[in-house]
Amino acid sequence: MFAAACRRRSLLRAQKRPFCSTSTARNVPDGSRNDSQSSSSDLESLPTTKPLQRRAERKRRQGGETFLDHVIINVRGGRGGNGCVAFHREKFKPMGPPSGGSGGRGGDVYIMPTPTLTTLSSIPKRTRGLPGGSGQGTWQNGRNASPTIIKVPLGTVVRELPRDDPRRAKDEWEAEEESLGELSFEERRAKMLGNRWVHYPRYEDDNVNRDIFKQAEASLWREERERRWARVQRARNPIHLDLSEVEEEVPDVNAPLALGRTEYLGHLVSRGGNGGLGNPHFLSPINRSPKFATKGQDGERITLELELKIIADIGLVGMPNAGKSTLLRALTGGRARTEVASYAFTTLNPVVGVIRVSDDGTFEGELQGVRVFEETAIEEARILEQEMEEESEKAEVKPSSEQGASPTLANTSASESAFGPGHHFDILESFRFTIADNPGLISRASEDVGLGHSFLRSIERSHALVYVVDLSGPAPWEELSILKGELEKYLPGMSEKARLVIANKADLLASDSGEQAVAEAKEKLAKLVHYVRTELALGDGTGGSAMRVMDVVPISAKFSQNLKKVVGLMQTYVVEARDRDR
Ligand SMILES: Nc1nc2c(ncn2[C@@H]2O[C@H](COP(=O)(O)OP(=O)(O)OP(=O)(O)O)[C@@H](O)[C@H]2O)c(=O)[nH]1
Ligand SMILES: [Mg+2]
Repeated sequence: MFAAACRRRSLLRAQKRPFCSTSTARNVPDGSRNDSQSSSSDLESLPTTKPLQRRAERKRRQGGETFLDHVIINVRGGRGGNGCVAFHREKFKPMGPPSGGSGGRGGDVYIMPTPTLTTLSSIPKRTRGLPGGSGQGTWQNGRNASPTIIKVPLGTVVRELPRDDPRRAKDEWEAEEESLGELSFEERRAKMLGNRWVHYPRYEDDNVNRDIFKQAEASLWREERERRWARVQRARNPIHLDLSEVEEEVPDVNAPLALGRTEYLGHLVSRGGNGGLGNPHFLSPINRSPKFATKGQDGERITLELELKIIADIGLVGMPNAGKSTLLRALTGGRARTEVASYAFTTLNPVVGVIRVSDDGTFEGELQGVRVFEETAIEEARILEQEMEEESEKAEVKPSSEQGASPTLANTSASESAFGPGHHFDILESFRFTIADNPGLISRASEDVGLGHSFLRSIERSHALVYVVDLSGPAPWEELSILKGELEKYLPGMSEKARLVIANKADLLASDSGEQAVAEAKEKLAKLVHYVRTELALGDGTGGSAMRVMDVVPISAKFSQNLKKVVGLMQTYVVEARDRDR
């Protein structure tokens, strides 16, 4: 019931969302493509009427800041609770012993991978462990704070920033030093003592001049120096975690029976501070009435760099509106949930899809029968329409009869019934690889224009790259030169990973089947091939002088034409790349 209601709601949302007709679909991309080629600032002028488009515009204006596959976070363990200065009071016992409790430990901070998250955007920039409880009279110790767990998506790499990195936050001693600023020696000492000691009311001046306090102070400094040294030592082994798998604690088989199981918390990144000591800790034969206690220690402060690995075998690189998302949807039979629409920057984050191929080169998307991969919103609206039609038909016939099921079965094509989407392909699958659909790359993207170069990292991590260009545009070869230039500017040598040029939207050229149109299309394709052969010849990947020519394949992603050849070529690149890695 609930699922059905949710589905209906999402479909209604789809219906409300405005979508453009095929004619606008043609007009907008061309304009925006030319804009993006000439100058990204012209893109500001794009009409921003649709919610998705508005979101894309907003995101683009932020210069890729919100695309979170990389964040730097500051983590601080919880502060320990303060110790207490108190004396036991009882009837007929006016001078009782010191009875101040110690403070509780501050909370530790852990980091744990979880499969429920897919982006780093929900990770707080600052995390602070919970503070420990302060000690109280009659020997009541403060409670230890519970730990804090930072949940990160699977595939996150966690690195601690080294001490010399300017992005690192100051540790507790550096922060204290900064707060003391230009104070005189006496003022500094007074402030530092105030940060570390708790005194019995009105006894502060008396305490600081007593030898017994000076001894306690010296031992506290010693202990603090050791802690500081240990921290420097630990920084030589900075935290480096690769959280690619779901983790859970494996219970120790040799553990005694009936031992309570502790919950798995993940990896400890920052320890909470120890609690302060209550005044009974300073009781000695020469000091029967210690009137001071220590404050809780600060938690460990650490700066972590989190990076989400989006490693795909193949990365699609193209201008906005070239049809990258449509291609991924066609290759996965619509399973890859990536948005398709006729305006620039529809795709805001890389989306990874899995391509499953059988022995004879058939890929999963092909088995969905002839299907047109149009804009997502149009598709959603169409499904809604179909559903509404079905519902009205059902209402006309009889809702409970079993006959309702047979017409649906009869309508399904033979190929669909034999290999429905999903697990039916498991029997045939012999090879699988992943493709990342990336946001559109525009000129000066490497200078953080457009969606910035945040997603160029994902392109960098793909084993092989595939250019997608719009063949219906006036000069697809210009797109190629911009794409190559941007990749090189971002990381010299990155364009060497490109293996294939996909000339998409080939259907638009020969749609009217006029002889002249077909001749023009052929000429344009020949020109593109010539450009690729002459300008984009690559090294053979071994650093030798041998040259490798890139393949050029004309396709129509929307109408699933010539995709088998593309999948076959991609498969060979992936096999080569994997062999090389091995
Ligand atoms: N006629 C035709 N239209 C296509 C084809 N492939 C994509 N389109 C259309 O081109 C427009 C843009 O497609 P997308 O797949 O969103 O393009 P994209 O490269 O992912 O765009 P960004 O995400 O903005 O970078 C949509 O209106 C598609 O329907 C094709 O082969 N033929
Ligand atoms: Mg896209």
